[in-house]
Amino acid sequence: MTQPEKTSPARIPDPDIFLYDTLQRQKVRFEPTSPGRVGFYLCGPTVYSDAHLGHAKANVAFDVVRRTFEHFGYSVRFVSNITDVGHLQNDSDDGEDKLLARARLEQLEPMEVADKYFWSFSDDMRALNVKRPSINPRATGHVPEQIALIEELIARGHAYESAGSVYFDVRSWPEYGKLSGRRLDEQAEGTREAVREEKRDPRDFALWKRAESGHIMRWDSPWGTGFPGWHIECSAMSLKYLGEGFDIHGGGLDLQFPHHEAEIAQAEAAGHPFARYWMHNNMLTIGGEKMSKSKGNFTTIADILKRHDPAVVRFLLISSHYRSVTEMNEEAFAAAASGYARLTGTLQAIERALEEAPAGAADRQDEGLVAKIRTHVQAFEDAMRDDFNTPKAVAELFGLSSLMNTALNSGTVATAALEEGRRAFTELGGEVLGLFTQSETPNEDSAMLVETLMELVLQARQSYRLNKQYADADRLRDTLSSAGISIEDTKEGVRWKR
Ligand SMILES: Nc1ncnc2c1ncn2[C@@H]1O[C@H](COP(=O)(O)OP(=O)(O)OP(=O)(O)O)[C@@H](O)[C@H]1O
Ligand SMILES: [Zn+2]
Repeated sequence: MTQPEKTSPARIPDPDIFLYDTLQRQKVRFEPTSPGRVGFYLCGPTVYSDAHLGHAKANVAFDVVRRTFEHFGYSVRFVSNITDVGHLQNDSDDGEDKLLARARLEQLEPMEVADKYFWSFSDDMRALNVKRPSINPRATGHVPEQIALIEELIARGHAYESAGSVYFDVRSWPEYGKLSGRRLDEQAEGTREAVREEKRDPRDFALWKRAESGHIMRWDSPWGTGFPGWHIECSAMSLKYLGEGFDIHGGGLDLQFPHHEAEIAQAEAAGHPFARYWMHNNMLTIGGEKMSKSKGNFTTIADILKRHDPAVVRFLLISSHYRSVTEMNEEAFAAAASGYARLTGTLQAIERALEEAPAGAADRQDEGLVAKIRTHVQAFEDAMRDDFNTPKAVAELFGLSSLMNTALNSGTVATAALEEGRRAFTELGGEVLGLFTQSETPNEDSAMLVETLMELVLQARQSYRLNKQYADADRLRDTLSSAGISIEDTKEGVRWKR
């Protein structure tokens, strides 16, 4: 077992980060296992269909957590798994493997299904500006580690074999239930009778399942041919890559029971201290109900991105707190689009003012404005160190936006103040919240496309003018101007700028 990498942190990590720990049921001060480093594990997707907006909420939420730690000087090892085996329909110990069912439907190899949806998930995350995990381990790539952990559990008397499957013995581990607070009588899963007969207690959960004939994904094990249960992969892979007693485990509230409860029991009953803090994101809902693949009430990220700027989607997701429900509807998108446009509008105005700064602006000082900007920066950072309070942090960005707009509207602003304002936007809104990048830095392809289109538009304007269609030429110019593009007739020809 290894510890997070030994590179030096960029700056002395900020000691005062508070997070809500589900295990302690309160906000607590974060104390890293190893100074300056954070080991973070996030339960990732089961790759059997396209990711939906609920997945986007979870992944963006923890991406912001990661970015916040990095902003405060921590070096983060972020591990997020890919479930490509063992997740059975209904999340219980029977039913078909979700991936196998999909493979049959699409007439693909199970690994083709896993790869197809893994890559589409990666594309979605990239579009939403979610940083890549440091490690993205797959369950099928870690079967020996899972078998080894199951053997440890059997050796310690916390698991037993039954008809070629292995179950965790819940009665042998009184701490089972400590995370979710579920009482024993609430823990029984709705398992089919045939599976119940194999178990000593209906609450016992599968660590290893025997493969029936025709089950394609199968591995040899000390208990015969089979495949791992869904929960064991996360215990095995988080311990492997983050070490015992690693810092933070994250995931959706819906995973608290049984998945996370099982993860803790599997690790700790085998003698390995597990995550020290637990963070859970609340659900993205639609009409008040959790958006979910199995319920079929989902909108895929890819579909949403056909209609909305990815930065607006991200902005919408972080405008509510990660522990609050986010209700998704068209009004919410419209509000996010206009809020986001307000922020980018200010950032663009700052950029323009810096480009067009009149002589003398660089020598001017405006300590009053710089101090006010710093007050917003401080308040933003305080909000983020207080359990990653993104709505409050976003409110500080709006405050900053009003402050800068007022300054810009009332005359020339000192270059130093503009730079301070720009830095606040790009470091806080950009690096911490992950905004601005898509719309502010168009990629090479889109820059070339704009060039080509502008050339065409200017040629059209030129031919209007040659044909004395001045009203049409002016209309073109006005339309461009309302899109933020100005054109200028110079001796060398027509010039345009944004
Ligand atoms: N609506 C949602 N809001 C927030 N997080 C979600 C939502 N749906 C899924 N997640 C989170 O995404 C991660 C992966 O979830 P999973 O692949 O089980 O998706 P799902 O849609 O719930 O699938 P299924 O319906 O098949 O259980 C989990 O951490 C889960 O909590
Ligand atoms: Zn997990």
